[in-house]
Amino acid sequence: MNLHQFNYPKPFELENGKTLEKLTITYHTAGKLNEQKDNVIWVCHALTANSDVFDWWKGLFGEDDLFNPKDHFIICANVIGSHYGTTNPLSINPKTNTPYFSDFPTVTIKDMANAHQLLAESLGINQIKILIGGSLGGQQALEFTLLNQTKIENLVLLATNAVHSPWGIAFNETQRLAIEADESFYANKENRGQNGLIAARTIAMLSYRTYEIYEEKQKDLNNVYESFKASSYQKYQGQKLANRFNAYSYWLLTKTMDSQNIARNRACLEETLNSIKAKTKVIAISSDILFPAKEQKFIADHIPNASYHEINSSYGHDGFLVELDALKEILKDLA
Ligand SMILES: CC(=O)SCCNC(=O)CCNC(=O)[C@H](O)C(C)(C)COP(=O)(O)OP(=O)(O)OC[C@H]1O[C@@H](n2cnc3c(N)ncnc32)[C@H](O)[C@@H]1OP(=O)(O)O
Ligand SMILES: N[C@@H](CCO)C(=O)O
Repeated sequence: MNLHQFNYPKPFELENGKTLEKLTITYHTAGKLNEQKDNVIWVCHALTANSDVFDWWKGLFGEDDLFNPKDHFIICANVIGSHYGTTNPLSINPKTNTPYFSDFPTVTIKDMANAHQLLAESLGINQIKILIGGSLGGQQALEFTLLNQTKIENLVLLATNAVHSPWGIAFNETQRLAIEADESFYANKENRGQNGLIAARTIAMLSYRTYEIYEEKQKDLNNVYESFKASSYQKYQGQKLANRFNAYSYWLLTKTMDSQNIARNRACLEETLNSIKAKTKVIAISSDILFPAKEQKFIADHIPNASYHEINSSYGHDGFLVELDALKEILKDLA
């Protein structure tokens, strides 16, 4: 994919009334916009991914995959607040000439969608053939659709919700407490809060996976009484995230997820979903404990032109990233 940056020339106003003096959006594209401008696939990424969708969703997106650059103009933009190039807590605050760190303003899913709408306009895109996203990406895709500024033909929502649940908020708060318990986080310096971030990711893993998948992959032999596989796995996954992400972005983005409620300043949830015109596929992972299937069923029940699909998988929430055969089967008619 090709890497690009878009610099918005004006201050960017956030939902809470604050502004970002400068907004840079990092994004990847593959393929070309056709003459009719009707071949756009726009991907909204999840919590810690980047905009290179060929890297983290291969098998679904790639040169020879179902969604490929021969047939489509594929775009994925990094979200505000993320570690991967869009304006974020490590960016320089023009008012102080130092990085924002903990002073970065609260960002909502709607802010992310508004920013990506500006990018779409700058690229001359006013129609999207497929808008797709899972988890935090699905939350953005819903908000992007509800902005009603770009025509969305097909909307694909995976393992997501219309309003974040008390259970989901509790998981995220617990992770933020882990970060805050690392005193270095308050130093407001690069690479601080890393131990807290490691702990936060290990907590998150418990919400992304299931008892069954740990049984299948991390069970020890009978003669083991220490150095457990599951312990080593938790430490490995925590460190793996800390090697590629920062605690300030992670803390912020979990707050963004928590604030998701499409009914905020709109009618009720049901009416808001009912206003969506796009042909919609809502996909659930049967074993998802973080965004349970009933949340996706609710969305599908209230979007008029929606179908509901449940993937039978023991993988848990992250199944939306790995159950590729099942996803291809559900999505093949869109390609
Ligand atoms: C710059 C970037 O990389 S950004 C993009 C990357 N990240 C994203 O896009 C976010 C979305 N992706 C994800 O969350 C994940 O990658 C997923 C859900 C798709 C897959 O998760 P994974 O961690 O790859 O899979 P899984 O849970 O099976 O773990 C496998 C890893 O754990 C290691 N592992 C497995 N068991 C153990 C154990 N007992 N002890 C130590 N390590 C272990 C494996 O060696 C493997 O290591 P590797 O990732 O270095 O190859
Ligand atoms: N595991 C994925 C999805 C979380 O919803 C991520 O880290 O982005």
